[in-house]
Amino acid sequence: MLNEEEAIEKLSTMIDEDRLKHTLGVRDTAIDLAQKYGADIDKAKWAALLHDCAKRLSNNRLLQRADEFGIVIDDICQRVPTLLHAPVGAEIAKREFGIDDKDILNAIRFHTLGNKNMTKLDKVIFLADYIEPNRRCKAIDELRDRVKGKTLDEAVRLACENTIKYNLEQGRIIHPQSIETRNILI
Ligand SMILES: Nc1ncnc2c1ncn2[C@@H]1O[C@H](COP(=O)(O)OP(=O)(O)O)[C@@H](O)[C@H]1O
Repeated sequence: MLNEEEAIEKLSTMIDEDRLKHTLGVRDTAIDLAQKYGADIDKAKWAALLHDCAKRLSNNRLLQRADEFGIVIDDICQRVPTLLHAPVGAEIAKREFGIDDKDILNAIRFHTLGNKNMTKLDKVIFLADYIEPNRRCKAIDELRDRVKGKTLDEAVRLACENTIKYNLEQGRIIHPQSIETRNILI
């Protein structure tokens, strides 16, 4: 397995500068949230560092790699292949970064859509991806305030609802898994 510095070095050849900045923001936020809510700090750090490692791959390449890795490509992911950057990223973390911890790999796998059985670590990464400080827009700035003092489940639900609302407003397809994630948190 690579050390953190080596992993960041390798990552910088796979994603652009802005994405790397976002990734380091997610790492720092995930470490804080793991401390606050009692998740494994080292696992949070690694899941955060690698969560977007497949983000630069084109739609075609994501579909190809998902197929190669035996990932089930449902109808929605077929239409919105960018969603595959999460499960494909988990496989790349395993195969190219030597991560074999299932908790870390699952947190990467579920960071965009969540699921009905999220662990504390999954939730920390899901939330950190949404609220890390380099993401600047009104809805996220407001959400950062709203999640203060909330339980982890409430905070994740709010982040999930914001993502669903945003995609609705943009006239995009909504993956039902994010609705399931949201419903289970009510
Ligand atoms: N629930 C969803 N249903 C459909 N598309 C989604 C959903 N959530 C996110 N997306 C889309 O998938 C892409 C990646 O989402 P995300 O991982 O949140 O990206 P980023 O972290 O770069 O903002 C975006 O284009 C987003 O609009």
